[in-house]
Amino acid sequence: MSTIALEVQGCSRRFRSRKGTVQALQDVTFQVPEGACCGLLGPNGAGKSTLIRILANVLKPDAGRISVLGEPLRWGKHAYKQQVGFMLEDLALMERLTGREQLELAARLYGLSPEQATATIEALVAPFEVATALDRWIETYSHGMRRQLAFLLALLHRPRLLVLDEPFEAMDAQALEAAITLLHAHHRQGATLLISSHRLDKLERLCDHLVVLHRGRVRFAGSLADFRDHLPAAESLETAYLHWLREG
Ligand SMILES: Nc1ncnc2c1ncn2[C@@H]1O[C@H](COP(=O)(O)OP(=O)(O)OP(=O)(O)O)[C@@H](O)[C@H]1O
Repeated sequence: MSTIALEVQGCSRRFRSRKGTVQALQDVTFQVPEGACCGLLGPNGAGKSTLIRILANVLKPDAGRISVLGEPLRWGKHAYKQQVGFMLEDLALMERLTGREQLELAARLYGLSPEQATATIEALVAPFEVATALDRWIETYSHGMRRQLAFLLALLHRPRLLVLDEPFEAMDAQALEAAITLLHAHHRQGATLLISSHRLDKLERLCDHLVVLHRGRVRFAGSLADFRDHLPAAESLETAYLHWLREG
């Protein structure tokens, strides 16, 4: 019997503003098996970032139960922090640190020794352009470099569960290939991945499971093979997804 790395049950979240109420998530239920690489898809505004912020415990759901690596998620508690890595929409980088200082600080928080930290950082950053700027303040980084750094911060401690919100956004071609190689390797080592992205060509190379959100609701959750079975004629995930959206 396979274990479940991530279980979301009946999760809902609404936002209120002066202009009215938005139901960002409505009764969202799905599971991600341990060792899966799961793509999180959905049109703009579908609720992907809201869901990921809830999983990261930075946003409280109105309702629902979530279990992460077998532990119930409790608001404000981070029992599984060492085992999970997040890249959120809000990168929350420390502008007046250098990239290296930020990576070293994270490594210390995750319990890596200074020697482990140095070796891990050198190896991780090498294929990325941000390697050339590691000793500059983060506030001087380009948009793409900031995203590279945030991506590497999520992976630094080799988490058992890695959750990434739009990791490929603003990455150049070289960084994209390096990121995919790293994610493949991490997945092969047994990690579970949940990746939200509009880059379906990239997700197709990585994922074996999919969760599709639409207007806050789960419209599909299961294996990539099952998703494709609905649309056997489609050549790519992108074509299958577009067909599937059109067919409602
Ligand atoms: N703080 C907020 N206040 C009000 N509405 C919000 C807030 N955060 C998100 N929303 C709304 O919740 C809905 C879901 O937003 P969310 O950012 O989760 O979507 P998404 O799937 O990540 O979209 P995208 O692909 O465009 O990034 C949207 O209608 C959005 O406008």
